[in-house]
Amino acid sequence: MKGMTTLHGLYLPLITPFAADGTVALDALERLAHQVLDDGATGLVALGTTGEPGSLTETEKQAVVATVARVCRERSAPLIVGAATAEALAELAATPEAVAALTVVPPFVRPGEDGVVAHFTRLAAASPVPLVVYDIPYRTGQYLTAGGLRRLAGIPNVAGVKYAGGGINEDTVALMADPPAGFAVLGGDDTFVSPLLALGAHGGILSSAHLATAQFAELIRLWQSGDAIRARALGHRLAPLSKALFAEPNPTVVKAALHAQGRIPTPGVRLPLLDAHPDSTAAALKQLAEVGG
Ligand SMILES: O=C(O)C1=N[C@H](C(=O)O)C[C@H](O)C1
Repeated sequence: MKGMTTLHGLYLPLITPFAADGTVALDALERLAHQVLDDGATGLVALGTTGEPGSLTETEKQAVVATVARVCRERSAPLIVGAATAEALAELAATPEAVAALTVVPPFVRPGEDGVVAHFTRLAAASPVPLVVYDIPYRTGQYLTAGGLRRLAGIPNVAGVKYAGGGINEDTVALMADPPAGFAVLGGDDTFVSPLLALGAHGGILSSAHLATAQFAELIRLWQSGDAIRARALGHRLAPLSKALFAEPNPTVVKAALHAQGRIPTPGVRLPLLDAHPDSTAAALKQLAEVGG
């Protein structure tokens, strides 16, 4: 079991680019990984929601993790890997670059907070890497209160939360008023990341930051250095970009924008996602131009 480090900064949950023949474009993935690190990302996430893991074969997932791990090794950058089962977590023992796993709250069953705590207790006890709880109730159907998140923070080998609660509410404020020691709160709702950072979050896992990477990295740096005036202004400029990039299911518009920039070979996503409408892509590129990305 690896030691716990407090995660912080900007983590890029990488898309999985596809070539014209529909295969995974590993060369483009590698280039993209280097670019976002060049532009100020702290670390990378392989197989987040943004990477469309549910539409990849086991062999493709292994190739994606190996590619992103190689970049992390070359760049001495931390890697987080999406892994939701005991089997997927056990496989991370073979990936020394992985500092943590992004482990989603069990979706669909709605087990209640006691069930979620028991689930994470069992997974964390056997995992070779610390877990980041992926809290995203609008996808899982399971809401977590501040009290529930505190119980999860108290489990050995749980390192933090990717907080995507769908906004800022009284539970967010209660959690951030007294954040559990050694428990990283990473924003995962792109449009709300600036207010979450203002409340004291340690960073973000942000698909939007494929575009305007340097500006998102700067946003985190400004909030953490206490420069609220500049941070607030930058946050207000970046939120419309995130909104435009999430106008259709993530990562369809992100991929279309990256393709328009010539950074990936196709804008393609796999079913059940559908490629972004050209109007959504145009709107996102317009917002990107406004933030100078
Ligand atoms: O892949 C991720 O991790 C992210 N997923 C969220 C989602 O698709 O809902 C968005 C976030 O930017 C990163």
